[in-house]
Amino acid sequence: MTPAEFEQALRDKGACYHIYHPFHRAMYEGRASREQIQGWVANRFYYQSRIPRKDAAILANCPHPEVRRKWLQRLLDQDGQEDGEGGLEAWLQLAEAVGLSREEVLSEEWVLPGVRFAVDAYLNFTRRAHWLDAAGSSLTELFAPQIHQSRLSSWPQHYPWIAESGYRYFRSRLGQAQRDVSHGLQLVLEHCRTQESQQRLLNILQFKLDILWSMLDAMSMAYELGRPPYHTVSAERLWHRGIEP
Ligand SMILES: O=C(O)c1cc(C(=O)O)c2c(n1)C(=O)C(=O)c1cc(C(=O)O)[nH]c1-2
Repeated sequence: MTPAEFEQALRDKGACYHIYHPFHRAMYEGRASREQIQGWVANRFYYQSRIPRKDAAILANCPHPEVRRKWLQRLLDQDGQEDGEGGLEAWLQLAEAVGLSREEVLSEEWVLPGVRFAVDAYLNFTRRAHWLDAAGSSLTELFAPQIHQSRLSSWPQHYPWIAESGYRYFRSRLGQAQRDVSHGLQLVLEHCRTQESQQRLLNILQFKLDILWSMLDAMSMAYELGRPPYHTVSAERLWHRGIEP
């Protein structure tokens, strides 16, 4: 494929983006309960918290200073320059805006095993993969501005109980995601010139789409169907809290 055709093939993968998952649809169509929104926010914090760690893994594996210099910005976007700044802090403010405490989100007690396994698969992939493959896996961000905008456009009207301070994260990502995407796209369009490398990258993008979709499948089971893990034996959150090395 020419670079333009390859870019189009990558963009076509947007058909599988999690914006089309029924759990997401329910959220922006105003059909989500308070507990469903809280569950999503608390579980998604686990994804957010692993983003700077996967970007650090990409930096660690990348031998090119000019790529690292630009990629570094992603870490700072999430971690901020100081305490109280950055995307992770903004997500914690979203958590508070939907009625969760920081402590319960940080404790990861809400994080469903299926969500944890999906997110861990992403982080572990980026640790082991060639830096370009790992960088390519971030390209679901091609489709992210639309999803952040869909929340900004619909949530305030459907969920007036969510405090306005919660929306800062989505707003800040609109511009940041565009910038990340133009850098990520430039890298893959420059380096993937053969059919084999292009197909490989399309498969990697599908892997990442699978991760995002699978996270929402786990949340659907728990918060839509009322079938969280072990529901047949206990109403408590019995699942493990993660095993850090
Ligand atoms: O809210 C979303 O639906 C959504 C999706 C994605 C994505 O497509 O991976 C990211 C984000 N948000 C996001 O906020 C973010 O910082 C981010 C970084 C990355 C990445 O893979 O490097 N994806 C995403």
